[in-house]
Amino acid sequence: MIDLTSFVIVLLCTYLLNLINYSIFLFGAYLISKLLHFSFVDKSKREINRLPPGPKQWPIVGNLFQLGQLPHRDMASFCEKYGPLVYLRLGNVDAITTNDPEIIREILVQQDDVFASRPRTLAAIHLAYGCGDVALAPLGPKWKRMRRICMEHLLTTKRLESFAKHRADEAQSLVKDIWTKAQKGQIVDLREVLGGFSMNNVTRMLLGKQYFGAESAGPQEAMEFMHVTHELFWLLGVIYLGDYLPFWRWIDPHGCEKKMRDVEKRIDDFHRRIIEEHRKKKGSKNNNNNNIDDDEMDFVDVLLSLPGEDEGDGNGKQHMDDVEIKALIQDMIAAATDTSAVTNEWAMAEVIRHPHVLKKIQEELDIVVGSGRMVTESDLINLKYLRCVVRETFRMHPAGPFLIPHESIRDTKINGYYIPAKTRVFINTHGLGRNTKIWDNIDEFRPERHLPPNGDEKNMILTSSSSSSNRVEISHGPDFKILPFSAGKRKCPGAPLGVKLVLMALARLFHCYDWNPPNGVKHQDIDTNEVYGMTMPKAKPLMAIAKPRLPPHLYQ
Ligand code: HEM
Repeated sequence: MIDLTSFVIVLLCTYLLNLINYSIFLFGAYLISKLLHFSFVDKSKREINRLPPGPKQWPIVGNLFQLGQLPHRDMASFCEKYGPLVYLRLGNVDAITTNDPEIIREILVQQDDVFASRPRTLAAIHLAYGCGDVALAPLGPKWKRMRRICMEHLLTTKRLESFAKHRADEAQSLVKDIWTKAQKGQIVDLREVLGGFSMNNVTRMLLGKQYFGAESAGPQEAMEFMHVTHELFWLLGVIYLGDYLPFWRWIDPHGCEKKMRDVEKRIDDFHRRIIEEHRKKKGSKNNNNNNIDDDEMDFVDVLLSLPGEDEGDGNGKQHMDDVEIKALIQDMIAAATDTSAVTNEWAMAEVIRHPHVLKKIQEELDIVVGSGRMVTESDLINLKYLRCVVRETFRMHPAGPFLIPHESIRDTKINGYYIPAKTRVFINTHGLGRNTKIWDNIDEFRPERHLPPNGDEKNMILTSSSSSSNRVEISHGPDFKILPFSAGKRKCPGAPLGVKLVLMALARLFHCYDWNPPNGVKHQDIDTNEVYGMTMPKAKPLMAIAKPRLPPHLYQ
């Protein structure tokens, strides 16, 4: 007989068992629904937000420590392994990289309005007046206005023409300087002379003075300028971990941010003095009722004379303010000098390594220019083989290995992959020039590969005039196989001047001199290792011996 207690216990147990079964059932159902959700709903969501492939990431640092001293080479090998578009997580920053012409076109042209911004890095904040310049400013009305000032007032064909005489003087000083060294049997440090040539051209145009050579501004000022610009270039090029790992800024073991603040102050003092000098000059000319002649105006004079603009807030300024002027000067110095000097050094290194290329360049120069005068700017368009040499130099040694990194302003898609807003974009121009899918024998320096498709090399050199059908363009073509000056909204506004500075220095040096490595060094032993930075110079300065090949009176 079942007593009441046992009955209650059985009842309770049955109830509990039912409850447990029910819970198990519920839990099971929950799991199944989760699983279904994961495999269908999340899968389709993940499909929609599928990032491009890329290497495995570590917690917190992501892929940061998979990048070494030459990040452009590491990123190119990721593209080799994972495909033309690679996703990287750099600390807390989303990033993509590519070395593929079609994807580059998609980013720079088709989706230009999404990708034409810049990341606000600490270097840009400290060294470009809080991103108040052109080159490092995020996309927006401020960038637009500063870029317009560059294009409409500083880098116009007319304004650049007004500096033609300065450029000719600098080209002659370059030749003369090397002549003096050659007479003494000295080895020429090409980094030094080419750096001086670019810097003098730029500072004469910007500031109205030069810092290298006999007629330079006082030695104290020249020395200070040189030091501070070297530090500026170095800091702009460095990959600072604080930009990717916020906690790094607390440690900052190399004192990078402190250096940035120090250089920021020294550069600002320098620019302040330059502006004061220009205001004084303007004041004294006005007092004597002498306006500065338009042809005599350097960029600072031009900027000081521009009217301010109403930015829609009703507080129209009478003039550009000093911070804007300083930011523009800063940009021009950083963007114009190193790029052309580094390109010239690479071109000289490759040509001296390949004596048969030097011979062909000189054959062309002897036909187009002859040996009775110096090269002038009007000859440059006709030096087709030399232009191929410059293109080949840009293929192998682009001045900006990642352009200047871009940033996306909103979520988008490329090739079906999801690219979140604020993704940093590393367009690998070094990898593009060595992409085996578009170039053969990538390590061979062969300018002939850039001849126009129907161009026969011999004929091309012999016909000195350059019709548009056989002209050799130095910027990118429709195929995007090289990209020296970029494309789209952010493309280099100084390209015409950059091309002049590069071609003029090279044409003069190859026309005036035969070049050989220092005694005991074989041509092919000239090293071609690079170091990474905002620009990508040769690791070691190029040293060479120059032997004059024109009548002596031309060098004076
Ligand atoms: C051989 C010489 C030069 C080369 C190879 C070169 C190359 C470049 C490259 C690759 C960029 C980045 C484009 C991008 O991020 O998409 C750039 C930007 C820029 N360059 Fe040049 N450049 C040269 C000379 C010059 C000169 C002579 C000037 C001015 C006097 C100049 C002014 C600028 C400026 C202001 C920018 C920033 C544009 C912007 O962000 O809107 N560059 N250049």
